Amino acid sequence: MQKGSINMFVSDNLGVNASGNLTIGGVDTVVLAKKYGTPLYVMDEDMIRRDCKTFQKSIDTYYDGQGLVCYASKAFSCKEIYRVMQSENMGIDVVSGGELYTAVQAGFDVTKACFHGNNKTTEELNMALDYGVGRIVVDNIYEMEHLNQLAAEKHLTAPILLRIKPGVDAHTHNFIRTGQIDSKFGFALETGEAYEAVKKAISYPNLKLRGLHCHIGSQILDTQGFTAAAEVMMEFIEKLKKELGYEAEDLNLGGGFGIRYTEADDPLPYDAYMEAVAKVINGFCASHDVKRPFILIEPGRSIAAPAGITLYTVGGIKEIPNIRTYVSVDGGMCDNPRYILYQSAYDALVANKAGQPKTEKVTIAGKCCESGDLIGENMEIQPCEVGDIIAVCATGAYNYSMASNYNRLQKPAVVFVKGGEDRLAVKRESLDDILRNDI
Ligand SMILES: Cc1ncc(COP(=O)(O)O)c(C=O)c1O
Ligand SMILES: N[C@@H](CCCC[NH3+])C(=O)O
Repeated sequence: MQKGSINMFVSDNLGVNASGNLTIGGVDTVVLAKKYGTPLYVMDEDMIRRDCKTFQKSIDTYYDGQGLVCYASKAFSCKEIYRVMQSENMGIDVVSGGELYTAVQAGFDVTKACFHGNNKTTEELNMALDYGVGRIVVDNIYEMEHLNQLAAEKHLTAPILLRIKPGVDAHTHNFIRTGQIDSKFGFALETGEAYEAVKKAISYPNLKLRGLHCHIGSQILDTQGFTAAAEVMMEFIEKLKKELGYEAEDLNLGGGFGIRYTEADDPLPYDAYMEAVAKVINGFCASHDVKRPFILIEPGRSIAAPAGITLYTVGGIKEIPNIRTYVSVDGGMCDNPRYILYQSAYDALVANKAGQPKTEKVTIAGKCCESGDLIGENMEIQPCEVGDIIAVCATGAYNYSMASNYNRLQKPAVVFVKGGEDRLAVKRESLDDILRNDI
């Protein structure tokens, strides 16, 4: 890494301009901080669109276009992102009535949506049926029965996938692994539960089993888990065909593609994950009596995270001799809970000194009344002073979408940049927004 140069950035949409300020998608972040205030989320729409196209191209290349890329909108959800997804001909993954409603209100065609969740409420299942969601991903036997009943009441046939736990242990943080038998999501293969679930699903008159789904976890930096899951799922599809005469039309392989948060992460190009999995699927279909299913994938983090940054203003600096220096910013765990949840590492810099070398190591602290409210420890950064703007990189996923109002802090605004222009996508919450539901 050449410190103080463009090479220091974890995402290739970041740069330094003639004023020495950090840019995102060519837009000066210091100007954005002044214009919109801080904390501020900034999303690079050009990069989001580029990465959607990268995944779509892989589907075209390896599956002759017989597949659908569904953006996992839990990573970052607001009306504007669904509009972008609609215009890129993407599908989406939603996990709640809230995400579904937002997508519908944004004009998204939810026949291209997969609706997930291990405990969807009756209201949510009814919404999915009423809006015509294309694939409801059934998680458990109670939900299957319940959905069949709700669909019958509406004289509908609900299109479903079954969520399968393929028994694959992904190499990632314990809280974001989902493919192993000890997971709250889905039907286990090893125990025969998944097989019984398929038998049941095809017997219900008001359910149409379109196929199967699996998702092994998130922020996975190698192909091994993905290829193992693909193999296991294809074997299961073959078994179902042989033994039950049921042939799955869809195979949804989920998301989980890892990204670079810091220099320590070495992710593969997205196409490399896709190529490795396609080799397994295509190889299997060529050597077995199974037709290749329609392939769906659900990238969330890989589309949203690298495209986003968060801008903060430094309000105080506390040097504790021989211990550490705290740099306090005007946000924290309320807008980025990932450090307190997973001790996630981020790259940060002083946006108004982006061209200068990083010579300091600091702890960036949030403003919440919580000692663990940190953005990170031992973070390399330029020397900074009160009033400086700090940028934390690769925060486009699971930051805004996991933000809270703890301490009655207001959620920050979200700005999109595109073609060198900026626009507001989500307004900053006001103090009255905080009171909105108080009686
Ligand atoms: C079912 C499902 N699909 C897709 C995703 C998106 O994962 P990621 O953001 O890691 O791509 C998740 C989250 O882990 C998920 O639970
Ligand atoms: N929220 C997690 C990822 C969970 C993925 C959803 N199943 C994160 O911030 O990394």
